[in-house]
Amino acid sequence: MSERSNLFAEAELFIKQCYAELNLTEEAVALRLKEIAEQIETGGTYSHTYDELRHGARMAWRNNNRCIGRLPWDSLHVVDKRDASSEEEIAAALLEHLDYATNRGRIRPTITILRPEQGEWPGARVWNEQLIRYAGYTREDGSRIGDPASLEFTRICEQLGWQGDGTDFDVLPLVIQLDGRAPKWFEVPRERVLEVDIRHSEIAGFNELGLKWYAVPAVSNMRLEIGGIRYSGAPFNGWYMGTEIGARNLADEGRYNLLPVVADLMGIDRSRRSTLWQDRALVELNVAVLESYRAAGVSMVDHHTAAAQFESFEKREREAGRDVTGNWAWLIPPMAPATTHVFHKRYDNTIVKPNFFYGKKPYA
Ligand code: HEM
Ligand SMILES: N/C(=N/c1cccc(CO[C@@H]2CCNC2)c1)c1cccs1
Repeated sequence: MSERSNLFAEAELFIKQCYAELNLTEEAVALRLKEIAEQIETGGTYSHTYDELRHGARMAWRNNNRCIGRLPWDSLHVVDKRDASSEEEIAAALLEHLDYATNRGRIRPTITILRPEQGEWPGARVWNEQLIRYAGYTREDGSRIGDPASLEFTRICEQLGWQGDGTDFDVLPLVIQLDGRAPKWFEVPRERVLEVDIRHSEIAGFNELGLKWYAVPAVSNMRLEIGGIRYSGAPFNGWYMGTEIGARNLADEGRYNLLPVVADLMGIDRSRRSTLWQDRALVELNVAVLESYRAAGVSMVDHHTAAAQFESFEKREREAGRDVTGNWAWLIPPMAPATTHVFHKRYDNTIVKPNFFYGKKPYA
């Protein structure tokens, strides 16, 4: 199949499903497909209407097998920034996205869609993995500062001229690349980054650890594909599930590695694995995360509630006559997975489009 006929085939599949879900008529489908065929014929591609873009982005969320948070898929706020034509304009749009999504803690799931790829033209890319992330450094003596997951990207930012303060919680700059040109970096003003101090009311010494995390998880390194159009710049945010922070970001040995620290504060014997000191520290760290976000009025879901909501999503999809696809290994939470219904059932991991995909890293 030629690239153009393949593109039309993808477009046809999308338009038929999208228009059916929006209760549009067969005539509307036929008319739109004729228009798209002409656009592809003359220009090699086609462009989505706003309604197609909005519903396509919502379908992509609904289709992602790894996401446990899909119940509110139909309320995703979609911002069309396909006409942003400079790195500065895109940086401003991303900061606007953060402000709108943050909403003083009552987080609003949002996606900002930038110019798509067009044939060989790469479109707009955000080099960050997430709009907000902490920098990572290694000192000369090999000891670590900040988030080790950010070591490579922090070095890229420094090569581009950015300079961090060298703390455990430096917010990385936005790095934006347009049409394959050299990337440009932009500082994220700290006043636009809502953060939560992580505190525990009962463990002496815990609050003095000075732990915190940011409110809004916004993934910026995935490609949104709708009807054959590849939006390689389409940052999207939701709210956190507590375990992402408490059981991974702050807990993993290769991240902030805090389980030994918390266990020691709790006075738990760490000389034997069988004291389950890691498990006991894990629970208290996750309680601290959930309680801190709740006290701060910042949206967050615990993994039990998230699983229950996912079960509602499965039920609603069945009632809508759609099959739910899922990736079991990703859908089970990293803490107490067997306490959720997800653990005890199987999921069909078929990839359905529209969807989100990982592209190759724009650097490396
Ligand atoms: C509203 C609250 C949301 C919650 C609590 C949530 C929860 C999660 C969690 C826990 C993961 C696994 C992440 C990991 O283990 O690293 C995930 C994956 C994912 N979510 Fe959601 N999500 C939410 C909203 C969204 C939205 C708004 C989108 C897109 C519009 C989205 C798209 C995805 C995608 C594409 C993945 C897979 C990422 C990958 O492959 O690395 N989610 N979600
Ligand atoms: N809560 C979230 N968690 C994530 C969702 C998708 C991806 C990620 C980060 O994924 C990294 C790559 C694989 N694990 C860490 C985190 C959301 C981010 C954006 C919308 S909801």
